[in-house]
Amino acid sequence: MKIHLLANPNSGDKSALEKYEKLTHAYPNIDFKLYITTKVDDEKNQVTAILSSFNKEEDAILVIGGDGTLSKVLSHLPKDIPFAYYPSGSGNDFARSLNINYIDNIISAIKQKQKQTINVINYDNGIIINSLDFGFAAKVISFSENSPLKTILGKVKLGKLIYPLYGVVSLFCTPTATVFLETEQEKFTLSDIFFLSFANSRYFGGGIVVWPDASPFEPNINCVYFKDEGLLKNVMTLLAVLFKNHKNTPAINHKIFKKVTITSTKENLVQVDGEVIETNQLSLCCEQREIYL
Ligand SMILES: Nc1ncnc2c1ncn2[C@@H]1O[C@H](COP(=O)(O)OP(=O)(O)OP(=O)(O)O)[C@@H](O)[C@H]1O
Repeated sequence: MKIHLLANPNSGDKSALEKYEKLTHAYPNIDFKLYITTKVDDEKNQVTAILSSFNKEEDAILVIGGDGTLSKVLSHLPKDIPFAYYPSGSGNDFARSLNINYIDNIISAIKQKQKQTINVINYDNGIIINSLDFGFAAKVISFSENSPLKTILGKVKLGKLIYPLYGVVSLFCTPTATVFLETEQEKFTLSDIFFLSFANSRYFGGGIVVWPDASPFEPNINCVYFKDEGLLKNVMTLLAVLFKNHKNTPAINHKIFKKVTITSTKENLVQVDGEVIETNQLSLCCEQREIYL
């Protein structure tokens, strides 16, 4: 058996290669082949390299990186190939949603070919493993991604602090969004939106709960949103999110979709698993994948 190990050395506290070294010492009998991403968006090249020598019956793929690395790997990995994942990012929300904590458990699942079916979200540019967000969360991620502070805090294992820091800043400068949603059953408009998230996992932003019942084991796109109601009310509603009080807060709306198209008259800032894009049209649907767990 060979484990093709794809590592992003730049994720979070930059510990992916150290984790690889530890694995090779702990499991001398496993044939690890290392693929290192060397620049932004290199996941596609590394997945192509893996697939060129991948034996579907014998081999396994293990990804070590943050949420952004995994979502980009899955965007290029064929649906029918299972994967294993060990986090080394700043937020690690996907690992938190699935309780992925110990590398030994993952290696054991790979050895025993023990797989579970999970749901991710397929969208126009690839795969979402946690959430796609408009409004407040997109603004926070946009600030964080462009900030040298992320690297500095990541090095001292405080990478998660970047989100509350820019959360406060974003309270004062998040533009509202108006979007049109179309599902198989209904069409409706969400106007003056401050917070709008489409999630298949429970967490985003380094452990903040998007929706308490969201789980990758359910084939659902959880749509969570609230309107812009001024600074004070926005802070109160965000605190309700922070303290997991979603269901008792009337301002917070929740809907479940299997498939949804989102359009808007102007381009909006959108965050997808920690990466920021600008768009005015998106189509989302649930997709199943197999993970060694
Ligand atoms: N060697 C590299 N140098 C710089 N960027 C890289 C490198 N390899 C991959 N990337 C890019 O890094 C981004 C993913 O980072 P990742 O999400 O894994 O880390 P993180 O942001 O610290 O973690 P998290 O998403 O869990 O908060 C992707 O855009 C990916 O293409």
